Amino acid sequence: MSHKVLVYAEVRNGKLKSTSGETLAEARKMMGGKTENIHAVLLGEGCEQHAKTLATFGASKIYVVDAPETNTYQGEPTIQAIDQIIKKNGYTVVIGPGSPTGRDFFPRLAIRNNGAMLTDVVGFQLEGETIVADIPMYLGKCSKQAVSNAPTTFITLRPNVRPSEVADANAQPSVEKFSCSFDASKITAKVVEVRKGSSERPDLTEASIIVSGGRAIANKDNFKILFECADVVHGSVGASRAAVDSGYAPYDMQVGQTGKTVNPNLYVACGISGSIQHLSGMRTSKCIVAINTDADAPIFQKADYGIVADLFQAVPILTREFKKMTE
Ligand SMILES: Cc1cc2nc3c(=O)[nH]c(=O)nc-3n(C[C@H](O)[C@H](O)[C@H](O)COP(=O)(O)OP(=O)(O)OC[C@H]3O[C@@H](n4cnc5c(N)ncnc54)[C@H](O)[C@@H]3O)c2cc1C
Repeated sequence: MSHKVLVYAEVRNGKLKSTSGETLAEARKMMGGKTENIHAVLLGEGCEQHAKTLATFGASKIYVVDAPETNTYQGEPTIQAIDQIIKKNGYTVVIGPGSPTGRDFFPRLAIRNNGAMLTDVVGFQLEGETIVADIPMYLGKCSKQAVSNAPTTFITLRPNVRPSEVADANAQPSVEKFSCSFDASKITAKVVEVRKGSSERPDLTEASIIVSGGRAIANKDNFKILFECADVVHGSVGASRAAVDSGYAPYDMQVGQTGKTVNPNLYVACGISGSIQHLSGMRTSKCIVAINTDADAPIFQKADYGIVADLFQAVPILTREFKKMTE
């Protein structure tokens, strides 16, 4: 038996989420670089516009479910649509993002298919036909390997732990329009509204530059200097759990094991010591800059550039330099 893979490509507010490239890259790695048995599914009216991008990421066929029932995320219609595609085409592996959406519907989809569910996975590969997934445990201090030989395995890949890579920039999409028959009697819950967070800044999980503050920020108002710095470069602002627990920043800014996992091009850690729980949420950042008064702070072992300084002096200088670069 050789595996047949279906990737759920998440679209939100008409935009393709970056997790689509990540999940397709990991699927390609599992399939030894071969793409003929890697397909993807897009849901919602007008979603076909993203087919070309998915093709470049290595999806050799893209199902387009252009149905109004799936415009905003709705659990049951999403499950019904993907379930019908799986059953009609015999997929053995179904992969999606470990985003709030993926975490919501993948387990239910797995149950409906009597499949195995591997959640919060950071990587997976094949040993023979067996799927072997790496799953972090004990706050990232160690990881376990979970194996599945089930006829259908469902996997949610943690966002931002692996880069998305273009497989073929010139790939042309092969699109199959898929018409679903929705069973309205099973749709017992409906999402009526999705409220965006108050911030106009990019979502932390999608931001390419993040300036984060820790306990050393000392109060809510002092976060202002981080916002000023991030705004110059259209970045976002994150926080350590100590800063969140102290009430300096809201929980949706928390980076780390029990917060968000981020993967920006630049992560500036200001007054953050570098605990294992914080590092597990940002260690894949392409470039890490740490500002800390303590030259022995653990964050410096992970940082590409370290600045031993008071953040209240260093951050305004950084902001000024960013301004010069963008003027
Ligand atoms: C189950 C569990 C889950 C957790 N999940 C998370 C998580 O998701 N995210 C997370 O961040 N933490 C998490 N933690 C907490 C984590 O263990 C640390 O306590 C936390 O990350 C520390 O935050 P901090 O670095 O801001 O504070 P501290 O460790 O107190 O570090 C403050 C740093 O600021 C420096 N400093 C002081 N003054 C200045 C100044 N003026 N300028 C520059 N530097 C200065 C100090 O030298 C120090 O290094 C978790 C813990 C547990 C037990």
